[in-house]
Amino acid sequence: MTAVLFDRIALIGIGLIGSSIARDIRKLGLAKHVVISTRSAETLKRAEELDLGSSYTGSAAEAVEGADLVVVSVPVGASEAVAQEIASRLKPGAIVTDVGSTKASVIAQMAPHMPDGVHFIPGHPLAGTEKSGPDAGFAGLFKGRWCIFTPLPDTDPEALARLRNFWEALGSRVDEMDAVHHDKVLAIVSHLPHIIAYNIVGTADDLETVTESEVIKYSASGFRDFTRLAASDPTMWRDVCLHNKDAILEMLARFSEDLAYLQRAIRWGEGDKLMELFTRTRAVRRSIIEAGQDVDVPDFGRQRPDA
Ligand SMILES: NC(=O)C1=CN([C@@H]2O[C@H](COP(=O)(O)OP(=O)(O)OC[C@H]3O[C@@H](n4cnc5c(N)ncnc54)[C@H](O)[C@@H]3O)[C@@H](O)[C@H]2O)C=CC1
Ligand SMILES: O=C(O)C(=O)Cc1ccc(O)cc1
Repeated sequence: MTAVLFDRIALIGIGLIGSSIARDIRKLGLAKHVVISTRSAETLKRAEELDLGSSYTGSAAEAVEGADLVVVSVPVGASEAVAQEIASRLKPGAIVTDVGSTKASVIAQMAPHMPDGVHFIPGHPLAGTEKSGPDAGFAGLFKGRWCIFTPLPDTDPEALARLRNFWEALGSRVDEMDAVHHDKVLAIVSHLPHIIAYNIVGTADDLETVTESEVIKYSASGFRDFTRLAASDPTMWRDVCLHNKDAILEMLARFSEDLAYLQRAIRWGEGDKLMELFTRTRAVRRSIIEAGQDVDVPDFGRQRPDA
């Protein structure tokens, strides 16, 4: 068992990510007391049934009282409301972090509300599945996955080291970068793939003759992979799109340009151009596998190592 890292941890939001963190804390004994808070009474009740924490409250403000670490795991669009609610009740010296998929917007929403003496360190674990809610989480989700911190310039190194220890105890590898850079990188590696998936599945659904039955009946693995991403939580992804607007639009513009190139090569029968692209992209996949980054999310999710 790993040592206790924080006496009291408050988890605000207990969906896929919050509940996975809760399961790891419990399994590894990382805290003496874990207080769980979430907006919906139904989700809070479910968290209690799953025995994810030590105590439960519908009030985020009440939850953070006396907490040494506060982890906010809510859709990014709810960040400011949570920051506003907890601000006056935070313990001096407490570390406040989040797990949001976009970072510049979360900082803009939360940082202005953080009192002096509280260490606000934005974070983003690059791990998840298309599922949501407290039942979808599992211990071990973060093992071998990156967690990116986007610390503000005046962040206390000691607080940063404590948070790094926490994520490393969960099995993550921690990296640091600035929030704008994070948002650009994530726009291409995560946000665009989800948007493309929502779009292709939406297009197929609009083709009525196909949707009669054939989309389901003949869905080959390529399309099925897209439907997994396109089944991701609508609220979460609406918020990601609205809160990483500039970087997503920039990447979408590049994507559309490259798609037009591909379209033209197909129209004019330019097989050499297709071969060049398809060969180059195969090498990208090989590099990912060689770097040990080919964690198979769907199977990993289904197997639920702690089930
Ligand atoms: N799902 C994924 O694969 C990943 C998600 N993230 C980020 O983690 C955060 C949480 O995502 P999930 O756990 O997947 O979502 P989820 O939908 O499973 O859980 C969200 C939780 O937030 C609570 N909540 C919603 N609105 C709220 C509000 N206004 N005030 C307080 N609580 C509220 C819900 O009751 C629920 O407990 C999001 O910011 C998302 O961008 C980060 C990495 C991976
Ligand atoms: O399910 C998948 O394939 C994911 O990509 C999960 C995911 C979703 C959002 C994030 O910010 C990080 C990871």
